Amino acid sequence: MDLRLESISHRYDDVEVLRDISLDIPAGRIVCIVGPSGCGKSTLLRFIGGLERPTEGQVVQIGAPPADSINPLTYVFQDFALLPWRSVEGNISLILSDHGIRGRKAESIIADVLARTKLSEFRKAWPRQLSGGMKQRVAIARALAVNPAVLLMDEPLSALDSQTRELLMDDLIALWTRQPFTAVYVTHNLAEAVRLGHRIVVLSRRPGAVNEIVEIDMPLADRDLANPELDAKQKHLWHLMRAEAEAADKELVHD
Ligand SMILES: Nc1ncnc2c1ncn2[C@@H]1O[C@H](COP(=O)(O)OP(=O)(O)OP(=O)(O)O)[C@@H](O)[C@H]1O
Repeated sequence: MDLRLESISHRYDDVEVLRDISLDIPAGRIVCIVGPSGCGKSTLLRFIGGLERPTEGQVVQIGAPPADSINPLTYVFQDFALLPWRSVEGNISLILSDHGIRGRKAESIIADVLARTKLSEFRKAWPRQLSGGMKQRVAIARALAVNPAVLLMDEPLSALDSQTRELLMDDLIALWTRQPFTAVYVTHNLAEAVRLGHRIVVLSRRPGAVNEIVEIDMPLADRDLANPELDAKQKHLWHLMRAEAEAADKELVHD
């Protein structure tokens, strides 16, 4: 299933947040959205997930989600959002049982997503026993369990230290390489965008409008840290963002 954003504009009362955003999100690709603080990235993600509706424009689904998709548009949040009183498998089984999936079928889904996220041996662990990186792996496993058509990831690595972020990025790349998924990935971090994004959408400061769309054709598995091509892409993104970020910074100070 592809998604198409058609001329999305939005205002909250007298604050114009987004202006005329049109964008294609093709199946099997990771689309990153970057832009200065407050430019409307999370708002756009909420529109894509159907949690809110824009003042103008629409999000169109093209094609059907996978037949066995339990929740076609599934979020992964920065703060993991795990239930502390349920074990790793309990966090995943809850979502499945909410959708009427129990017993053997649930067992096999849980075993599959835990293996894909390298969590099989942590199945019985409690969230409090896990590091931040492991918690986010559980949140990703839980999102994969519902076989989403599109993963909606809002700054999923921002709460983690830089080494853990690197490890999680490697894991996301391995996960995607084994079985490509579709994702919209909101981030402040340009290094993450060039490692993970097939398409990087640079928004201007509020009202967020598409400033430029940067495509990166290099296979995810080849994108190592020291790659000069990625470095050049990252510098280009920073060049686009710098003036906007400075202006946004001043706006917030004077708000
Ligand atoms: N429910 C709401 N009601 C009113 N204003 C809102 C609401 N949600 C967001 N805003 C405003 O809309 C603007 C965009 O917010 P949003 O969180 O989408 O930006 P963002 O780019 O994700 O920011 P950040 O990078 O800091 O997370 C901000 O000025 C914010 O204060």
